[in-house]
Amino acid sequence: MLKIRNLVGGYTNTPIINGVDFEISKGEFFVLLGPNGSGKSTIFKLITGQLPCQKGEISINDKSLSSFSKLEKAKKVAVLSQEVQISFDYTVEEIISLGRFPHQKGLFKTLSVEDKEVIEEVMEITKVKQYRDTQFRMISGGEKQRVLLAKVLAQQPEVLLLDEPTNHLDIKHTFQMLDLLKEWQQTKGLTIFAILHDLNVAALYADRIALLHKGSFLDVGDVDTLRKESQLETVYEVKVNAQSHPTVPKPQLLMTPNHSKTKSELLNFDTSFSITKNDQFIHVQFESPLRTISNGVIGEGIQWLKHFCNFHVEKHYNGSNPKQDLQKWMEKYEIPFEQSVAMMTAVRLEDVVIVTKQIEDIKVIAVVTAGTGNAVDITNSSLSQSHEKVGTINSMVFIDAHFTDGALVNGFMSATEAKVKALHDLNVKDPETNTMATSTSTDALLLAVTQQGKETQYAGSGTVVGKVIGQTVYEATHKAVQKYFHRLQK
Ligand SMILES: Nc1ncnc2c1ncn2[C@@H]1O[C@H](COP(=O)(O)OP(=O)(O)OP(=O)(O)O)[C@@H](O)[C@H]1O
Repeated sequence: MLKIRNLVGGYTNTPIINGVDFEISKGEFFVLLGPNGSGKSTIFKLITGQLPCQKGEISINDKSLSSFSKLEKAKKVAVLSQEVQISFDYTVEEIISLGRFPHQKGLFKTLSVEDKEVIEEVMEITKVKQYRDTQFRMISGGEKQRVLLAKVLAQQPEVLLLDEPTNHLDIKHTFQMLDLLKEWQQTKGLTIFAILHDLNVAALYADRIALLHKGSFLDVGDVDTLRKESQLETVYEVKVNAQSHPTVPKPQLLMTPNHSKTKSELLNFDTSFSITKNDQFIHVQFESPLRTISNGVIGEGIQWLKHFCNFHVEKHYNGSNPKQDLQKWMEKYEIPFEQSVAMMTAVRLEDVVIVTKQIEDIKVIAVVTAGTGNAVDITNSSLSQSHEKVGTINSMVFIDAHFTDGALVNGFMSATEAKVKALHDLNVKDPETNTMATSTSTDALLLAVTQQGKETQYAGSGTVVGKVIGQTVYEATHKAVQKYFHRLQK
């Protein structure tokens, strides 16, 4: 559709753009990325004709752009650039109507019924109808941006060239504008070439991106190109961490600031937390957030969290929305649930077991409540739904170390293996099958790590840290299950 071959150009004899090649297919959303001064606007101006090309060829459907008449070009290509100057006192509707100019026929160009319909449609979708009779100069920067988008959409182009179209827009209007463009791309086959600054926004909307570095393309590809951290670090000179969006299968980038923790900010593990214990809840609170992995009802996944709670529920608790219940209870006790992991148990909280262990310089604390009324052999195929008994094992494991996310997963496995061993040694059985239990049906586990000291990449059973986790969790689980057995006998 839009083909750029060997584009060379700039402002003087020394070119800024040094031979750029790319092709955008019909209906594709292509985004140009690059740091300040890399040449994005210069490429844009060379394509739109604001700057003459020193070399190269720009064509649409294999026809050179320079061979199009001005009117023909305006029917094919619409441009929304940074440098729009509206000097007259036009109303919003008049500005948008200008977009219909290339489509108007006859000597005295007047708006046809079709023109008016298109203008109404674009005003509707860009949500500017309410300002239709307002002078353009009287509306805000963001509103102006939406009006100018309405104008280029009214042009009904095949190709849309956009230079930072979301400049001036707040988050809501940025997403609204890009959703709208995406919809036109998908329903009307609109081809889009856009300069965007925000890498994360680009990752969510672009079909392909090009990364511009000092006037040349360093890489072109789908949005997963943005997962190449070292490439981004070279271009932007910031530390980048590529992650995945939690609900959309697209990369998202996290930037790490250069400033690191000062010595005074380092946590003294032994004195950095407090534990509140009563009949209703156990609450472990740290001074600073810990890197946490958990399957808690609240605070699931991998996050940085400060509060770790285990709430007592009645034996027959069968809430339809445990998350909501927990939030309610936490609000009551003024524990911020957005910064917490929260689990629930019917086990008596006074039977909690806390075990601390240190091997070499790695310190681990395990806080475990246990009941085995719902003990299950995971290899047993029957799916019993009975939760009538007091029986769940909730484990909180705090570690003074520095784990990668992989080590967190390793540590989660190590803690689970240790729990299974404790159940085995205590001869806990699945009542349905009378075989060895591997867990209870509703166990919860969290691992929270201070992220201090040397980085640990593995925390499995073959490592010292894995062993400390294993031994601490084993001892705490073993004692907690024994306490549960003693209570049953009372
Ligand atoms: N009008 C101009 N005259 C001379 N040089 C210019 C002009 N405009 C830009 N340049 C130079 O061209 C280079 C590329 O600038 P350009 O505006 O294309 O970068 P950009 O990637 O769009 O940057 P930004 O993200 O800051 O908008 C820069 O070194 C800049 O100083």
